[in-house]
Amino acid sequence: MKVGIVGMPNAGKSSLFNALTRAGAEAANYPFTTIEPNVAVVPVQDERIDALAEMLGSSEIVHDSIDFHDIAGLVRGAHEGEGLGNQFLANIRETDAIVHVVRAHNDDNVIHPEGRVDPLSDIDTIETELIFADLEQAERRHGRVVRAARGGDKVAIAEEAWLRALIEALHAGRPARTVPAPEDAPNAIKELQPLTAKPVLFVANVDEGTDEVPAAILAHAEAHGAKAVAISSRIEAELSELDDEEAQVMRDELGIAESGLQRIVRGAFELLNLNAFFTVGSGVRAQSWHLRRGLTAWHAAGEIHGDIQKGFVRAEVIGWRALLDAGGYAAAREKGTLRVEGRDYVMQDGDVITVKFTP
Ligand SMILES: Nc1ncnc2c1ncn2[C@@H]1O[C@H](COP(=O)(O)OP(=O)(O)OP(=O)(O)O)[C@@H](O)[C@H]1O
Ligand SMILES: [Mg+2]
Repeated sequence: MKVGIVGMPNAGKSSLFNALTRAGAEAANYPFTTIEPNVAVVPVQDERIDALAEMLGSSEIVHDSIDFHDIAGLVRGAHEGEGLGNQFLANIRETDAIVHVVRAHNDDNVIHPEGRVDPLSDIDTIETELIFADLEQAERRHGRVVRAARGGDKVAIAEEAWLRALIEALHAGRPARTVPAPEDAPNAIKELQPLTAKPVLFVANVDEGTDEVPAAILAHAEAHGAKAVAISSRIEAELSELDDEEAQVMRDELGIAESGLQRIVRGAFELLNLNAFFTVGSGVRAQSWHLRRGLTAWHAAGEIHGDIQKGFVRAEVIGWRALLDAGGYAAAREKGTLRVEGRDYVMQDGDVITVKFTP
């Protein structure tokens, strides 16, 4: 899963990113260690997979992860070439969701690009720039598609009509998510990847010692079908430099219940309607995965490996708690809690799956 971080200059994006990067660096067993400088791979902590792996004696644990992409801050007028941010927006077109960092702290030592702390105005600035960025892309694409549409190509005609509606909406200041996808041009959204169609997680960068989202930001998020969490980017960056025990002591002193980073990870999961599932066994790798709610055992197989999905025969499924209670697969099979399911079984959060397939 990929997430792009946006926000005003000095909003606290890089502090957050640095904290995320260190969280990722600590996961030494993560298989993809070639990380670009502006991409942080953050493991999704999950006590359920840890408990199962310990009980079964797995050889290693590979946690599911989220890639966070940091880009330069956006200023008002970025689409007209102000600042640096606009050119970097292309880097986050292929993400699944956007994390929008909003300055909500009142530390006078940190300069605000517009000279005052006003979260809603900042949000508006960024949302406007994202809309302009989409508009530019949509117009460019429209210029290309319109010729094919004139030639009578059915898919192009559908895409052209959609692009026209989209351009009109963006001109009126409405995000791309308000324009329904064209049924007859199934790849149109994938071609364009509009930023304002992506789900948004607002991260209120608050003063130290609080973890409540300011009411105005929360209300804005709720009104737009988005989610919001509060963290102090600076504290998270500082905490990430300590070892676990020291960090816990400092968290207790500050009254912060949970790692802000995990709050963001969980927020992203909820935002994208994701469930976790696990593959785990004795002497082999235990791994956690994610899947959109409502998807099936067949989709889960595809996450694990394309060949496993292709050769799907059946799945053995059990809830993580039932497997833990049984003490192992054999006992669970005897108790009847380990079930055989077909490809259309809808995966539940916390399911443990073993896919039987023909190679
Ligand atoms: N919650 C906070 N309270 C006080 N200071 C903070 C807080 N969060 C971040 N800062 C400080 O704000 C400054 C800017 O933070 P940071 O570099 O993370 O912003 P940025 O969004 O990456 O900016 P840019 O867009 O310019 O890259 C840093 O000095 C950082 O320590
Ligand atoms: Mg930065």
